[in-house]
Amino acid sequence: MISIRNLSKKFGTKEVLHQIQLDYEQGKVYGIVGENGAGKTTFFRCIAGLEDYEGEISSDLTPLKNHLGLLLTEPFFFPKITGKEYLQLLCQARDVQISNMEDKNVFDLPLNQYAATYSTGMKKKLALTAILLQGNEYFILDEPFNGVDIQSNILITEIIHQLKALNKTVIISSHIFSTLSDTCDEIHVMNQGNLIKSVQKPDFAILETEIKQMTLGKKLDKLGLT
Ligand SMILES: Nc1ncnc2c1ncn2[C@@H]1O[C@H](COP(=O)(O)OP(=O)(O)OP(=O)(O)O)[C@@H](O)[C@H]1O
Repeated sequence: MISIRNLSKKFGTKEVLHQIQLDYEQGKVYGIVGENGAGKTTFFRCIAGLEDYEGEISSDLTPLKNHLGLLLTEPFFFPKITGKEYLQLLCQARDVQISNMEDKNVFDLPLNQYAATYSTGMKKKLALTAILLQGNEYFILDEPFNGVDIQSNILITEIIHQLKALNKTVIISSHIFSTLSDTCDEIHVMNQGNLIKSVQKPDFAILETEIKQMTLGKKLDKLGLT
């Protein structure tokens, strides 16, 4: 369980997260949707301890950051570190021994190549592999499906199902609704730093329709396409 109470975050004078209250339970997959700039990544960075914030974030397993794998939208890699070395480094950080890294290379990445020279999708898959090998209990995946090929999308969906079966907690952001409805038990809607809605699986179709209506509205009329 991760409990979030009165979480607020400011950059300078600008408040980007406002009084967020949320419980993430073990063995559940949670989604978060919201427009660009709504605050999703900042929210994730606060949970992962990468930002300071007001309020409280607590977890059953402490310290939270030692049990949490965060997949960033655009993972960063130092130059001159191969994919294999990156995986080894992250595993060592958690005292996890992996004897044959090649066997764990589910995304068939070129592990002897420098990670910084990987394509966008390959970087994401390497970062995801690393947090999976670490054996984390909590996973935050910021747009995991974006920029990776169809085969990997299918694999990532299956990995999320398996993490749930293993009683892990998974939190995912995505701008593609179907990826969330395929994987999540509950979806939260973030709007300008506020969590405005929490929707359970049976009501996902209603939420999708609402989002479509909110998004499209009369916006297409503005273009005056003929
Ligand atoms: N380091 C920073 N300094 C100042 N403002 C920031 C910083 N990081 C994010 N912001 C601002 O915080 C707000 C929320 O940004 P955030 O990246 O969390 O949104 P998001 O919901 O993840 O967006 P997207 O869907 O585009 O990834 C935005 O207005 C952004 O400009």
